[in-house]
Amino acid sequence: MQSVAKTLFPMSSEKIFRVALRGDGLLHSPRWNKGTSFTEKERKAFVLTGRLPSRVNTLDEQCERAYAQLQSRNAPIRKNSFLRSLKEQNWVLYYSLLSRHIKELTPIVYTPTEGDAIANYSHLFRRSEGMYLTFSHQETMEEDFLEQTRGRDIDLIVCTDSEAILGIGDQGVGGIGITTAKSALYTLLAGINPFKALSVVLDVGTNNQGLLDDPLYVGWQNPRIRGEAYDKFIDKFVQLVRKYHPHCLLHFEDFGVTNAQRLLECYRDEHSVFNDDIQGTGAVTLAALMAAVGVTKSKLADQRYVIYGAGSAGLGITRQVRDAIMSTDGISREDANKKFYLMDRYGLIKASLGDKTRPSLSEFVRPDDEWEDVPTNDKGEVELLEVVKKIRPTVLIGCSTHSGAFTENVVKTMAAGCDRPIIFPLSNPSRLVEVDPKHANDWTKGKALLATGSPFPPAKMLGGQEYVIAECNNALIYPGLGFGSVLCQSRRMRDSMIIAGAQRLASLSPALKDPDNALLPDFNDAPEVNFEVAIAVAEQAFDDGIAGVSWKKEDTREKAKERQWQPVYGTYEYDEGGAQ
Ligand SMILES: NC(=O)C1=CN([C@@H]2O[C@H](COP(=O)(O)OP(=O)(O)OC[C@H]3O[C@@H](n4cnc5c(N)ncnc54)[C@H](O)[C@@H]3O)[C@@H](O)[C@H]2O)C=CC1
Ligand SMILES: CC(=O)C(=O)O
Ligand SMILES: [Mg+2]
Repeated sequence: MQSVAKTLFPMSSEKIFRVALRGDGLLHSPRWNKGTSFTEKERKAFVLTGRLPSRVNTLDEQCERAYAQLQSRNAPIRKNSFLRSLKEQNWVLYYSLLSRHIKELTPIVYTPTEGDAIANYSHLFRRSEGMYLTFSHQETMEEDFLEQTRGRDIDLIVCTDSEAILGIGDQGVGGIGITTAKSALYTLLAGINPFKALSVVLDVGTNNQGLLDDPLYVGWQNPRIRGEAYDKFIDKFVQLVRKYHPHCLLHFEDFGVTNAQRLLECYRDEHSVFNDDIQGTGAVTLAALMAAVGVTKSKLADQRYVIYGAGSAGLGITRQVRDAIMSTDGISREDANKKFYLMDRYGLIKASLGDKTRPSLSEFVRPDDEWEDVPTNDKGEVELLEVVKKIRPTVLIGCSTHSGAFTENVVKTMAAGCDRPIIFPLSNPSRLVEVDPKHANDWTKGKALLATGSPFPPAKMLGGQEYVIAECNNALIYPGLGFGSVLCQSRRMRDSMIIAGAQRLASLSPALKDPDNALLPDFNDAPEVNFEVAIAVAEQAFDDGIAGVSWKKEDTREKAKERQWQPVYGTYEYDEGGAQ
């Protein structure tokens, strides 16, 4: 994969840009600023000579300096704020630095550290980034939207209403941080032009009492709006997106469980919309499972699945895997549904729970008579250990935010029932993981096939060799899914495109060559992996007849390379009518 990386990120660009900004205006524009890398000629043309120290640096030198400055900060959250401020100053330098240290710095700008930054958003606040659309100001929504998008050809909008940020719940206006992080990864890992991307927080209030009581909270200090008023507000925003940017991908992130699936269903036939927690997580987990069943030399249809946490991610995974079982193993929907045992805060989801379960789970509700002989807790719920004892799952997936839910007893009981238990504790950030993968590895004597949502260090196998824990995070696939659909202008994100992306990702699993290797590619390879996913997605859109471009399917790879934004400096010429 190394050679592909070089093609993706060449160190210099011959591109010439006509730029209308000069002096401080240019130095304060993160899009155009080069800092000490402006050449002598550019310094004269753009009245920068007295505004910069005389030495001209290369991008390599700038990266070296920025990296050293970053290393002088010990705490991840301080590194996070340093990088945020670098992004506000100079996009090329920021993305170039990240692309040289992907595995080290992604956890700083994304999960887990971004979770802490979001939780402390109002206290760490220095400068706004992205678009804030507030329920109480909805009469100016169109103006506010146009103010930041006029003259911009937007490819991608990432939005959140902040109700279920990572695993840390309702974060009010701080949720803007997940949209900027997800958007940054689109650029870093798939080459989406940051000028063509927009991050939006839909501030509909918050039910987080800490934020409602905090005098420094910078969002709308009002309980969360629900019902018709909420739907109208969201719809007003979606219709603006459709009106002004009909080709762009609208990515929904970290919406609450009662809205996520509903909004996806509501808009997916009208526009290219994508819910990452449902579809991105479903796709990356499907890819990891395909790799795992490759190791155990079995089929997806042969497994018994326990999904612990039946929210957006849990249901997204269940549906994605169910659909794959139906299409690859030729099994009916009804029979495929029976392979899944979903659990939530009320224990196993079974018929007698009635209204406690959401209607969207109805296909997966277990019949009561199946569980008549099984002990329940004092609330009448069937707990995880009992489910594991009865059905002897081969796959256990956690997306519950319930830290430590996969206890030693649960894991050992599961391991007693199958040769290679497949255990994916996917909750983020790291502290919420259902089981530390090191423990799951030890308790199963190295037999477990593991993947987590945030990065974890390798575990030791019985023979003493390292077992690399796959990072089953949607960031390994969503940037490619999005870039693929933007590239071919599909105007819809079809299930077939997502499955094509998941299959491509699964085909890149290191475990295919060596069963003791990680189930998913290393995160250092995330740019190349997402590139491959994007190609698969765009090619599938051609096959489905929904690609909206004039070039041919055979040209997809070449067009993708041309389209990718690269973190390298071009050459600037001053032009009054140029870009700003
Ligand atoms: N690895 C990855 O790529 C991804 C990981 N996630 C993680 O998965 C977790 C859930 O995310 P979403 O599904 O988006 O949230 P969500 O809020 O839609 O779903 C969480 C579900 O877990 C249930 N739950 C809460 N406490 C529980 C308990 N003690 N026992 C069983 N179930 C419980 C909730 O009732 C809810 O149904 C989060 O930690 C999130 O960070 C989410 C998306 C992607
Ligand atoms: C990764 C992600 O989307 C989440 O944890 O919500
Ligand atoms: Mg998410």
